[in-house]
Amino acid sequence: MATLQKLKDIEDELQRTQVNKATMGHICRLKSRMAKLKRELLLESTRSGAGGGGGGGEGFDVSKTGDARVGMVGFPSVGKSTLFSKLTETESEVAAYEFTTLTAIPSNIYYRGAKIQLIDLPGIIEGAKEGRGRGRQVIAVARSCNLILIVLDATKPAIHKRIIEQELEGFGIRLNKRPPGIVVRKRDKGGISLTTQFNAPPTHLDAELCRAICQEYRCPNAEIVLKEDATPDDLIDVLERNRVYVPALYVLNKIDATTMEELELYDRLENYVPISGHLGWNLDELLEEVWRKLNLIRVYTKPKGEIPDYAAPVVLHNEPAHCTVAALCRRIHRTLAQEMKYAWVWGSSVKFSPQKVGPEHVLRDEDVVQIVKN
Ligand SMILES: Nc1nc2c(ncn2[C@@H]2O[C@H](COP(=O)(O)OP(=O)(O)OP(=O)(O)O)[C@@H](O)[C@H]2O)c(=O)[nH]1
Ligand SMILES: [K+]
Ligand SMILES: [Mg+2]
Repeated sequence: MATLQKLKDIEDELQRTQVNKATMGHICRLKSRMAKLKRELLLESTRSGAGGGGGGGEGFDVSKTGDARVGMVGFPSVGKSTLFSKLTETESEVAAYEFTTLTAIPSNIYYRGAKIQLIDLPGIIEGAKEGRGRGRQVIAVARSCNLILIVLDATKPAIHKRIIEQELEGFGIRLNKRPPGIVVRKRDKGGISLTTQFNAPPTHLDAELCRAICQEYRCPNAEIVLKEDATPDDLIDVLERNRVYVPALYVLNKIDATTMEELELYDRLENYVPISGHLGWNLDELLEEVWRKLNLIRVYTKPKGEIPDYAAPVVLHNEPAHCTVAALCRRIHRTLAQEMKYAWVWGSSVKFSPQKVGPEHVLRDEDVVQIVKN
């Protein structure tokens, strides 16, 4: 575990280093080195398919099915399997002792015509990303999800939330964040230049700090463009390139076993859904929030002269590249996009219903589409 020791040494040095203008360059270099070591750890664990250090066993082999994938991450015995068994047709073993669930268990939620894959996972503990328990395998599955449910036990200390977040972040997962607005254009000469595209001087980065960080990435020449007031950590994320940006919901379970006063503390927090998996409390709201966070749209196809099948929507991700008419065609059949002449669309994405549109037209939730072929 040489990598782990190096990581620990740098963490200690960072702790000792005072933060001021004179030390910022050094701090940025240390942070870059930490990011690199964490990447090596990640590689070690995926290569061995397992825990590298502790844990052991195979990586979880779960194939992706359905329109989106949702994973449940949390400490042991917070009630993941109880909730999983309530939401899906699959029973996952529930027990009062920790580490009841030992592997990844997939099943489906059918919601608003979409098929959503839900994965029950073993509990993780602090140090999971360094190989304790099945942590790395769990986090590797979490990386592949369209949404992570961070399941918390309302009767346990609130600090658990932060520990789980740190485990996921240490593995390159960024929760409820967009990729930083930074463009790095590598070039052959000219050193590091920094320009900004927002109307204020940058407060976290300057050319000097960018140079220090880029040096760690063996990138002496680059044009860096800041589209927002980004931090050194943001720049490191961009240079690391292996970050995944995943939405997350904090599912506060076992609210049946806590007091109203305690619950009120959570009421104002963003992305929190209080539930009782055991008693089935508030699961409707949880599903609604899952749907909202997944950011999916339903599109109904309509054969000529027939009514659309409202029970069987095509579900698309609501991102510009994934919800066009062309993207819809590709989902229906491999060659349909080439064969399409134009499409008729009914619904909120068009001014007139129906309206004739081309392949680049962006669809909205509950649109009806009729594809006209050549
Ligand atoms: N009071 C209360 N207890 C619950 C609730 N949900 C689960 N439990 C209990 O919590 C214990 C652990 O539940 P599990 O569903 O096995 O928890 P888990 O997170 O899957 O646990 P591991 O697989 O071991 O990580 C069991 O005794 C459950 O009956 C709940 O909403 N309220
Ligand atoms: K358990
Ligand atoms: Mg379980």
